Amino acid sequence: MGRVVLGMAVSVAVATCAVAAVVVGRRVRSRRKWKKIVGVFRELEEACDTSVARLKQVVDAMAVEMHAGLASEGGSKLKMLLTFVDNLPNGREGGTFYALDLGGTNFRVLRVRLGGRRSSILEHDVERQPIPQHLMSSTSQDLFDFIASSLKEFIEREEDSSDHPLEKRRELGFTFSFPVKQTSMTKGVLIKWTKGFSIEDMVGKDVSDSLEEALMRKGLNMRVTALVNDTVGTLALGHYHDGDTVAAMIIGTGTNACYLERTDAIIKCQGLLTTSGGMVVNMEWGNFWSSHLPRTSYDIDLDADSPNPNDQGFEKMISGMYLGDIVRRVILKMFLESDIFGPVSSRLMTPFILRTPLMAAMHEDDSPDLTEVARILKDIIEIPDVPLKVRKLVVKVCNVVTRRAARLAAAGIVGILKKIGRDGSGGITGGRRSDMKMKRTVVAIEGGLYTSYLVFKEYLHEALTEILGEDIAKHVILKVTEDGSGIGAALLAASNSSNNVDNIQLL
Ligand SMILES: Nc1ncnc2c1ncn2[C@@H]1O[C@H](COP(=O)(O)OP(=O)(O)O)[C@@H](O)[C@H]1O
Ligand SMILES: O=P(O)(O)OC[C@H]1O[C@@H](O)[C@H](O)[C@@H](O)[C@@H]1O
Repeated sequence: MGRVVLGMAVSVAVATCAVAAVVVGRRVRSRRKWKKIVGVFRELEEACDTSVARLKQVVDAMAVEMHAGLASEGGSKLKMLLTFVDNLPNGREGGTFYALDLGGTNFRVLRVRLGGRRSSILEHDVERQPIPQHLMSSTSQDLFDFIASSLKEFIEREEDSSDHPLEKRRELGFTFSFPVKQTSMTKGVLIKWTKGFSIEDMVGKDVSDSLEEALMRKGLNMRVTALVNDTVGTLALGHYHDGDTVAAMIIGTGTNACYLERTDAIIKCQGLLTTSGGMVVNMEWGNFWSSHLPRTSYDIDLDADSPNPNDQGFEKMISGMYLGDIVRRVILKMFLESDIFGPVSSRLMTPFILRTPLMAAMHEDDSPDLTEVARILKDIIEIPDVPLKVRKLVVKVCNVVTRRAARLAAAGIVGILKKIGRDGSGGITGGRRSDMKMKRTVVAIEGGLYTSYLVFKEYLHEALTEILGEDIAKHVILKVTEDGSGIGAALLAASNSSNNVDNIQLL
């Protein structure tokens, strides 16, 4: 009997040791996997460093590249495009104008009624709709027929409500949020597509002609009296309401900026004369590049997978089309490195499946158990049951990617201010602290990333103050203009159409 009991005791002991070994082994493996995931995060954090010192290098690089882009064609990755907008709306514009606003995600049709007195936009109706994805890679005719049809329907609804006497010849402002080499205020050819567009037959074609041909096909007798980039429309509206507005930045699906430049600084266009002595320059800053930019392996891979590789390097680090995908790539690496969650889902391998608004929702999840993070990981990238401590790490990844983006955008803005001597220093040539009284400086801002992602906005403002210092930063005001790019285009159509003689001086 004793032997049996002993045998059982030994068996139990052996089994217990075996179980313990398995448990300990699992714990060791789990701890090792956790360490790997944390290692991926730490590496990301380090690679995304945006210290004030580094941001100031980016500021200087932006200002230098602006100079280079103005000095000669192709002198910089910054195209520094002429807009032929040399007089901004002065508030005396009157009448009803239409505008079309083609962005990277959304398309807007607007009707704006102007009262002819300063800052009196009597009314504006806007219809906004997402651009059908398939059109982004279809033909130019398909795209412009879609735009013309939308405008025709919008106008026909207006006729039904017929409280607006129909203009005999309707004039149109066209906001086109892509790089265009303009030959006048109303004409310009597409240089290249950016963001998610890739309609090959459109490159090199005149954008206004393409639109007017589509309008004719729809029986609409309308003329484009202003072809503008969305940053220029935003600047026009910003300046219409606040004369201290010197620049505009868009941070939506893509990103870009424009500003008021002196014609004598636009060296590549010798002899450029304007009534105001200045002209708005569309920087196309999404294409900015500098070795000081904190680029990671995720940025390199994203660029390789994008429709426009080796292009728009700055945009791909800071704008709405891309932030969510950077985070997805980091999560993917964590899973591959640790296989802690079993087989990787095919969705986690799919570019752009994690849209930035969803990434923002994870980042801003303030529930104690991060239930929104769990839901998005499960529903969007098909990874169920992610442990809470990993969900917390995912939120930290969102934070690092968003903080880098916002701080780089702030550095870009200060780069513009430095170029025009509004950053409190002596400008690019002076290089010494100027004792001049810092002028009130307004930058108009638009775009879903800034207006809908509070954390991004807060990080951007924080970085502006860190770079400029409190004393200077308090003179720099960022103002959001709702539907600015579209209304601004209508304003510019009005100012160009009425040929106002007494336009406001630019500088
Ligand atoms: N809540 C949000 N959080 C973060 N990003 C957002 C949010 N809403 C929109 N966005 C970003 O803004 C972009 C849309 O910007 P918007 O300026 O409205 O349109 P468009 O780029 O077509 O001009 C989206 O592509 C998305 O990346
Ligand atoms: O308004 P969106 O779609 O975010 O566009 C912002 C910028 O996106 C860039 O990709 C374009 O080259 C710019 O011209 C544009 O201004």
